[in-house]
Amino acid sequence: MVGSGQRGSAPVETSTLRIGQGGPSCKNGAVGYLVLAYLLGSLVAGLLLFPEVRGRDLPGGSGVFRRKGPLASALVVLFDLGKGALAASLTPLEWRPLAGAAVVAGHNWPLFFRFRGGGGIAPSLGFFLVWFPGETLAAAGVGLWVAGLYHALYWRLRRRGIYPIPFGAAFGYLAFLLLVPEGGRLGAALVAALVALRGVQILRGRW
Ligand SMILES: O=P(O)(O)OC[C@H](O)CO
Repeated sequence: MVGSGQRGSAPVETSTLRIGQGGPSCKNGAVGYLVLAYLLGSLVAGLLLFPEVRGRDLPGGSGVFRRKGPLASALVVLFDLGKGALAASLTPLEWRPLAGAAVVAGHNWPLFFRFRGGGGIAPSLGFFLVWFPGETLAAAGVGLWVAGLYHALYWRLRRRGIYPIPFGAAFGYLAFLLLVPEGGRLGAALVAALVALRGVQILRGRW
C-alpha cells in the first residue's frame, strides 16, 4: 500500500516498513509498545482462568479443551486471540513486526508464570487478524484444513505424535508467509520462528 502524499509535495511512501526510523524519543516510545505487548502476551488465559491445568497440559485452547471441555477452551482461545488483537491495535505500524514477536514471546515465555506458557498460535492469529485480516483468514483456513485431514487420516487412528492443531498450524504459517504483503513479512517470519521454537521445546517435553 502506498500512502497518499499531500498535493504539491513529495508523496509519502508507506509501502515499506522501516523499523527504527525516527529519533531517540521515537525509539523510547517503541520500547513502551514492545514491553506492553510482551506483558499483554504474558496474560496466558489458560493459566489465569484455569490454574489447575498448569503442569498437567498445555494452557492453550487444545490443552484446556482436553482438561476442561469446549466452553473453557473457547473462552481461552477468545482471550488469547483478543490480547494479540489488542497488541496490534495499540502499536503503530512501524513497530508492529517487533510487537507481534513481543506478544507471542510473552505468551510462550510469560513473565507471570515462570516463563512457561503456551505455543503462541492464538495470540499470533489475533495479532495478524487485525493487521492483515484477509491473508490471516486464508492461512487459518489452510491450517484448519490440514489439521482436519491429519486428524482424519492419522491422529484418529494412532493418537500419537504431534497434535492436529499444531500440525495444521505449521502449514498455516507457511501459507501466511507466502500470502502476506512485503510490509508484514518480517513480522510473520519473527512470529513463525518463535512459535516453531516453542514447538520444539514442547516436543522435547520442556513445557
Ligand atoms: O498456541 P496456543 O497456546 O495459543 O494454543 C493453541 C492450541 O491449543 C494449540 O494446540
